[in-house]
Amino acid sequence: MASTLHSFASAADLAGSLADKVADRLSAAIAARGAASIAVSGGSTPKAFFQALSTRDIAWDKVTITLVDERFVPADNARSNHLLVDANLLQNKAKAARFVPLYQPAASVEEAARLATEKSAEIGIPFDVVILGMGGDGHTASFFPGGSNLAEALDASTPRGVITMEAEGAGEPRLTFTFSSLQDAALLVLHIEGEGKKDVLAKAEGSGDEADMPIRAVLRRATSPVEIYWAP
Ligand SMILES: O=C(O)[C@H](O)[C@@H](O)[C@H](O)[C@H](O)COP(=O)(O)O
Repeated sequence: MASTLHSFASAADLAGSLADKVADRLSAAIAARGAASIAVSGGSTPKAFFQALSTRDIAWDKVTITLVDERFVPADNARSNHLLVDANLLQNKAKAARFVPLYQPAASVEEAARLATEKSAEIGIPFDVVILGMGGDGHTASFFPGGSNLAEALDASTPRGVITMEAEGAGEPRLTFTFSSLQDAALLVLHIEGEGKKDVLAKAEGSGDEADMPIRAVLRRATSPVEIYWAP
């Protein structure tokens, strides 16, 4: 599907504009069916956007927030994406939103993925908003090059849900929604910042295998248009 690049003079300008766009989309979903869902990424890039979105005046009590992926660590671990969302997005007006974590204590990461699939089954079919990030290796969500379940994760026929992923660049075992769960969001956003990430995007937009740069699956096969938000 096509992608559109939205470039901004600063990260602050991007954060405000993306927060407005997402708030409008969530409000439209609430107006249409009384509820809205958003799946966000972790990492370092989204903080300013989360903080801006948390102040937007929408019916947050009708919004369900979850993560596109999570490290298999408890919410009090510094590596937790839940902790990042708690500290930056579930604040201010957005405190009223419902949050569905991917991590929960379980005998194994596989069991945690099964539980997360169960708990998220009633949201995101499709998601109203998905915010993806991208690593320097071209991963997105936890679709890492060389990942243990990368083929399953990227296969459009894999049922919606959360699966596990282990990879050299991933650190802890990961829990990640599948490509099929994320690629048809009403608003599908790739949020990246810095010249380096722009170079990575340019390489990803070129020829090459999806397995080498998994963001290519989103850029090439997502059924929703990809809105790329970039600032220096
Ligand atoms: O759990 C994660 O790490 C994210 O979901 C991941 O996919 C992230 O979006 C990229 O790694 C970019 O991370 P930065 O924003 O820190 O560059």
